[in-house]
Amino acid sequence: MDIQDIQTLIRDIPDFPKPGIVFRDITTLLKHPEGFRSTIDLLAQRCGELSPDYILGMESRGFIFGTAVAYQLNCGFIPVRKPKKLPAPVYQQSYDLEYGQDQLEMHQDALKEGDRLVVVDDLIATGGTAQATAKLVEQAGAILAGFVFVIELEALEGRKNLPDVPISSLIQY
Ligand SMILES: O=P(O)(O)OC[C@H]1O[C@H](OP(=O)(O)OP(=O)(O)O)[C@H](O)[C@@H]1O
Ligand SMILES: Nc1ncnc2[nH]cnc12
Repeated sequence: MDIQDIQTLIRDIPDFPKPGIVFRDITTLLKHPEGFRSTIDLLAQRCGELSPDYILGMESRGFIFGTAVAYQLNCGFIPVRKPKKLPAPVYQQSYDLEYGQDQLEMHQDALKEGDRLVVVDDLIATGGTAQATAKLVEQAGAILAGFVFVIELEALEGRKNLPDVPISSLIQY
């Protein structure tokens, strides 16, 4: 499937989780075998160009795409999680969402200085989640090679909040 076909599998839900937000629902894409496979193939191709040792994915939708990409590229996967889920010492970052506020954590020993990684998530809106993740990577002293998203909400200009590395999205709204 090409990107146009993949886009038809994403469902729009108006006024979720708050009035005025159009929620781009990827569950309808995930349940479509060919659509899901093609999405992972495209993400993996873009990530592979950045030669990562690791894929980083953010809880929870970032885990769905990030782990599949890591498997395909034979990379390790590092989970960035919501608060109080990780058992060993963590780095922490607070951030604002399109519809709220939250915190992200990553194990302090997940990455070492010089490790090269790509961040994968389903969607960039304000960029708050991805920006917080970049700060966690910076805390660890690792090399952030780039970001690859399935969906980008261009009107929110999230990429303006990210460091100066390659940023790629398959589908733009
Ligand atoms: O660019 P931003 O404004 O930060 O928004 C994008 C983030 O919002 C969603 O996650 P959410 O926090 O809703 O969590 P979920 O993956 O557990 O649904 C989405 O999966 C991204 O991670
Ligand atoms: N509009 C949106 N649709 C789906 N996930 C989101 N995460 C942040 N904004 C979103």
